[in-house]
Amino acid sequence: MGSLSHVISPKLILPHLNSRRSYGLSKSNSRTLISTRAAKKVRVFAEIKNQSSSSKKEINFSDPDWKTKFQKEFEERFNIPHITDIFEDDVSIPSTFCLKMRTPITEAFAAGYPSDEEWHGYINNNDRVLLKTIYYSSPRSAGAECIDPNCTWVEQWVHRAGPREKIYFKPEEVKAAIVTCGGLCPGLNDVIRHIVITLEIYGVKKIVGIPFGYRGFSDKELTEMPLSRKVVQNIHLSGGSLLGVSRGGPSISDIVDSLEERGINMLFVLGGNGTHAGANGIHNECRKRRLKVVVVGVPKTIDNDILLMDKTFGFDTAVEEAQRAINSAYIEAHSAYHGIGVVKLMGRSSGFIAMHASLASGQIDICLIPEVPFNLHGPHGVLTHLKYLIETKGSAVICVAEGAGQNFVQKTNATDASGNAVLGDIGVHIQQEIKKYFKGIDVHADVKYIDPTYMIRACRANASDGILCTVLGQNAVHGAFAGYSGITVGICNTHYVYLPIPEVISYPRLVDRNSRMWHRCLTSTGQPDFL
Ligand SMILES: Nc1ncnc2c1ncn2[C@@H]1O[C@H](COP(=O)(O)OP(=O)(O)O)[C@@H](O)[C@H]1O
Ligand SMILES: O=P(O)(O)OC[C@H]1O[C@](O)(COP(=O)(O)O)[C@@H](O)[C@@H]1O
Ligand SMILES: [Mg+2]
Repeated sequence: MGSLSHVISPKLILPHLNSRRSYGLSKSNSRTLISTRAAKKVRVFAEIKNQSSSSKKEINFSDPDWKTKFQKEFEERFNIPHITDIFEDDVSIPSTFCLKMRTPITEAFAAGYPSDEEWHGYINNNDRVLLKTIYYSSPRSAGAECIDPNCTWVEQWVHRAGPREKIYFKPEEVKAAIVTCGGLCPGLNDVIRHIVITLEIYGVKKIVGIPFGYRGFSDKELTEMPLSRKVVQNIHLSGGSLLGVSRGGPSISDIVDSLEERGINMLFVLGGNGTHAGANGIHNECRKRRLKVVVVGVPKTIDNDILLMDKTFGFDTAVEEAQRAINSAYIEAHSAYHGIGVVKLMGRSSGFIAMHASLASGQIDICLIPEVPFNLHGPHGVLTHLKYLIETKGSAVICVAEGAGQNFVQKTNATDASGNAVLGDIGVHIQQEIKKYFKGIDVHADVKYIDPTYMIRACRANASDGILCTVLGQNAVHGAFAGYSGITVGICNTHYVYLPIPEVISYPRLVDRNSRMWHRCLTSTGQPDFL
């Protein structure tokens, strides 16, 4: 389980709202941190932008009510949109999903589930999960995330995920669609499978898959795929996505036109930050057009860079698989005379995979991630340390995240179809620099480079990811039936929650270079600071 403690956390910051590196998606959702300098003043202000308005609000910590006001603001920000916000008169019906049965309860309990039973297993709409669980007694405590200079305890509650007693869709009137966008990630099929199975348990008959991401909404040659338990029964046994994935695609308006044409009123969107920005746009457009459509996301990022969540599905599997590549690099390096292995792992903005895989394998001598700058050349550079390792150990293995050291590789300004910057290949660059360096000092070096990216992404999910996918998929369906839209499902402090999409995608979650987890990684590799 990923811990929140190694997520970047300057001393005084609105919890989790670190505006270090924006995805550049939605400026209105950026948050501003409180500077340490300002924190020393008696009167400290924090800027908070309300996601629904761009007006800034200030916290005046000398105001005795600041905490209550902060919590109120927080509650508003983390409020999850509901169809009754638009359709005020929409009435709910008793849920057709019942924890005591494995079939829809329409026939057995025509009038709904008997409410005189003490136990029913439903989630109350007012149930909440605590987002932050540590009380930091000082801003100097390791990993402290403080709101005010005294690091006052402020409870921050988010909505608990799960089945509700009342639902806002009659299953026979639902046409549900699932779409998977962005790059591949282990577990996509597991999530699809469980969305379909849960929809059927609610009694939904019309379930379709949109082929090849958002593109499937506009490309007339691509037809929607009917889905049922029978179709999805064994799809989790292989990696990839049954539906296919893509980057780029139609505009939000075209997607919503297509939803209208197809009569889709429940959309499940599996993807990363880009996909979620799209999902939020679709949700807003549906509201604007007054369509009774719910849009629910399930975060898919192998890089594990979505805010607020313990981890995202596929990450565990990726770390496990990455170790195979590391182990191969280690064996090659160890068996060669002056062998040096270089393994490049995924991580555009965040080095979680590289850090965790290095730590787990125990075979890495140098781990390089985007969050931590380094020099290649010079007395404190990576190459000088490599020379030392060759002299003392005879071999060495480097693990580098794809987004690390981008200052060393040529910038192209190129973007992929989704608008993501195309990164320079730091793995190849390091390999070439190592060869040049050792040739220059006339020392033999046998360099082997491994890039296992697509081998890792194509894997099927391991057991723990498989279970995570199951729970996320189920909860996505519960959220949709409960009438929530513009939300995503995540795991926070081991509990499943619904979060408003803008709160999780305003910038990528990063490794905190001051965290104990990064320190553990450094103590495992034994590497110095390369600066
Ligand atoms: N800001 C955005 N608004 C709307 N749609 C977006 C946005 N960014 C990306 N998308 C769409 O989301 C899909 C997936 O985005 P991409 O960045 O490739 O993957 P990921 O969702 O994994 O980040 C693409 O079809 C892309 O066009
Ligand atoms: O070659 P592709 O398909 O564009 O994917 C490469 C990218 O896919 C990823 O593995 C995951 O990216 P997404 O989260 O955007 O799907 C990145 O780490 C990597 O940069
Ligand atoms: Mg992305």
